[in-house]
Amino acid sequence: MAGTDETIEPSMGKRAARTAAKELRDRLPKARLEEWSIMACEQAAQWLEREYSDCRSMLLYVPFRSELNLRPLMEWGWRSGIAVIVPRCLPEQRLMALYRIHGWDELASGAYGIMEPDPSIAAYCGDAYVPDIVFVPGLAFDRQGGRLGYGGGYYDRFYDRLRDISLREDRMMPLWIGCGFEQQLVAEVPMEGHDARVGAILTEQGMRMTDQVIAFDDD
Ligand SMILES: Nc1nc2c(c(=O)[nH]1)N(C=O)[C@@H](CNc1ccc(C(=O)N[C@@H](CCC(=O)O)C(=O)O)cc1)CN2
Ligand SMILES: Nc1ncnc2c1ncn2[C@@H]1O[C@H](COP(=O)(O)OP(=O)(O)OP(=O)(O)O)[C@@H](O)[C@H]1O
Repeated sequence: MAGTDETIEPSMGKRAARTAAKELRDRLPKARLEEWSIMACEQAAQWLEREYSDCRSMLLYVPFRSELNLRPLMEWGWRSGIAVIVPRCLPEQRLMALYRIHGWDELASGAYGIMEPDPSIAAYCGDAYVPDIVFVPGLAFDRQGGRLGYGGGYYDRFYDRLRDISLREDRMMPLWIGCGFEQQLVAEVPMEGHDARVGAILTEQGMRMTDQVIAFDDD
């Protein structure tokens, strides 16, 4: 990001980093975002077909503001028979409940104005459900798997829950994939002890594995 003031440094507090990341995001060329989102979704679908053909379920966020739009990947999931799982925010507890959806008509406006599964229509997955893959939203990411979110701690808490279930049931943790535009990749985002790192990053340029090893002893 040479020539701009909106750099993100690990020494910054998260609050300052979020402000800078929002300024960076607001400079994204709006006219290109749909095209880049489609490219990213095509890349993700190709990667899944090639590298993870036994993937049975994926958790995807419904985009808000100028997030990378995963809707084309959801539609690909429906066509391919992969279960499309979408979270619903429980803001009082800052937790997410998971639902399987089969079409757009199962979504309704929810917390923060984000579209989320309508609990009267969509199928609740239960609180011990572990998807094979989780696509994670964020304001900024770094190549070491660092992620800066909106500050609700939703995905960090969700990660801890999945880790507990995975340990208990002796199964693999899902691959944790950060999603954003290439311009949201920065040198290093500030991280705290509770922050979960992503194992891969999806942008319009494709999927990149990060240096992060998803391990059970990383707390
Ligand atoms: N598409 C999508 N869904 C998601 C997330 C996300 O980042 N993207 N979240 C990821 O965790 C959770 C929602 N988290 C959110 C947390 C804060 C705000 C928000 O509007 N914050 C205010 C600032 C509030 C404050 O500073 O007190 C803002 O950004 O203006 C929105 C969503 C769950 N669902
Ligand atoms: N695993 C966790 N268990 C309990 N509290 C947590 C956990 N992770 C984060 N928190 C709390 O949630 C708040 C926000 O955390 P953080 O700044 O890391 O959010 P974020 O990763 O940016 O948000 P999000 O995941 O919602 O996008 C902090 O007060 C933090 O202490």
